[in-house]
Amino acid sequence: MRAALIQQIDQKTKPIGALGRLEALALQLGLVQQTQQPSLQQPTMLVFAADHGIVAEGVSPYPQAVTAQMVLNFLNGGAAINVFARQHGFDLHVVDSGVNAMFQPHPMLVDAKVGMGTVNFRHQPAMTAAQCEQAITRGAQIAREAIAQGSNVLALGEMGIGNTSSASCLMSVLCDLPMHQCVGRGTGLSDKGLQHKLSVLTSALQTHHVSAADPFHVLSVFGGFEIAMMVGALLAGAEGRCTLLIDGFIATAALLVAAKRYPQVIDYCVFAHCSDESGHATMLSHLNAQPLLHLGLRLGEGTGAVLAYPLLQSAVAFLNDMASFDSAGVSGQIQ
Ligand SMILES: O=C(O)c1ccc[n+]([C@@H]2O[C@H](COP(=O)([O-])O)[C@@H](O)[C@H]2O)c1
Ligand SMILES: Cc1cc2nc[nH]c2cc1C
Repeated sequence: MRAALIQQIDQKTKPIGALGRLEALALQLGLVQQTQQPSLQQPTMLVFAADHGIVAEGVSPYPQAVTAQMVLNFLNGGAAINVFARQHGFDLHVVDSGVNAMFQPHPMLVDAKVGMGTVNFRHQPAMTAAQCEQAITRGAQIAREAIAQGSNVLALGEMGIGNTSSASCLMSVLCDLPMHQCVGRGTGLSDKGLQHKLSVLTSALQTHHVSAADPFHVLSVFGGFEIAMMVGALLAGAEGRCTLLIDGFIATAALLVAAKRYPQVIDYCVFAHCSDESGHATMLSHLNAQPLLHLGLRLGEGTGAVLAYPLLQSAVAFLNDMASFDSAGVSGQIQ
């Protein structure tokens, strides 16, 4: 299939390689779907939301209540992800993975609550092994439901005040990097706030005995519920031969966990963008990933993933619809 796709791309009416990164993207989409005529069906955005006990240490400039408030904003259609999902024709589902509030049933809301937020991981593991397994399993189930509804493009987003702290700890252990290379300003910490976050996370890292060899244990220690659910969704999405659109720092940290256990998952991932969260660029290079966009985004919610979608549409369109040298009667390369 790889050879056939490369030949197909090289026979399009353009100098060899002239469509640059779009060519690699077309090749990847063909390989994921195992066809020379890939198509993008019912793109789906799953936004996983959860709260984090670590916020009690003052690691975020926003209060925990914002997580639940933003879930309501998603359900009302007013958040950035709602706007971009509508623009690009995504089905949007909001998953309560473990927000510290109760919600009324809503057509867009998936109730997958594992708890009312994780435990503060400065002193204790964020979740139990059973909670971690429950979250991974439920995330996988939610992805399978989207696939059963006809989606072959899954984009994962998240919302959770404090979750850059979880993601930084996962990165430090799984990429074997010192905490100062993994920590960032999140939603906008000051210099002083950043120093405090670094000292809290450094101390948390020293408290727990974790090893990169057991990524699901690392996940249970540093959380959170939305990250664990994304791990399950990524693995089930790859199993279902979906193209996985990876968003920013937290979504990529979920992939770090999944890929440590099942490296093949990376073949299904399109890295939508490089976030402004310091650490994301390093995390991406650890995965050998080349992000499509550099827009200085640091919002999360899956916004970067949805914004990159038109590039996937263009990759599929040129592969399927562009003329070949033969069909168009254009002369190929002479030397
Ligand atoms: O996606 C990113 O790269 C990203 C970078 C910084 C912040 N965020 C979002 O901000 C929240 C976490 O930030 P914080 O400072 O509360 O840890 C969470 O809701 C994320 O969706 C997201
Ligand atoms: C307002 C707000 C919106 C968000 N969306 C994702 N993370 C967020 C964090 C805040 C603070």
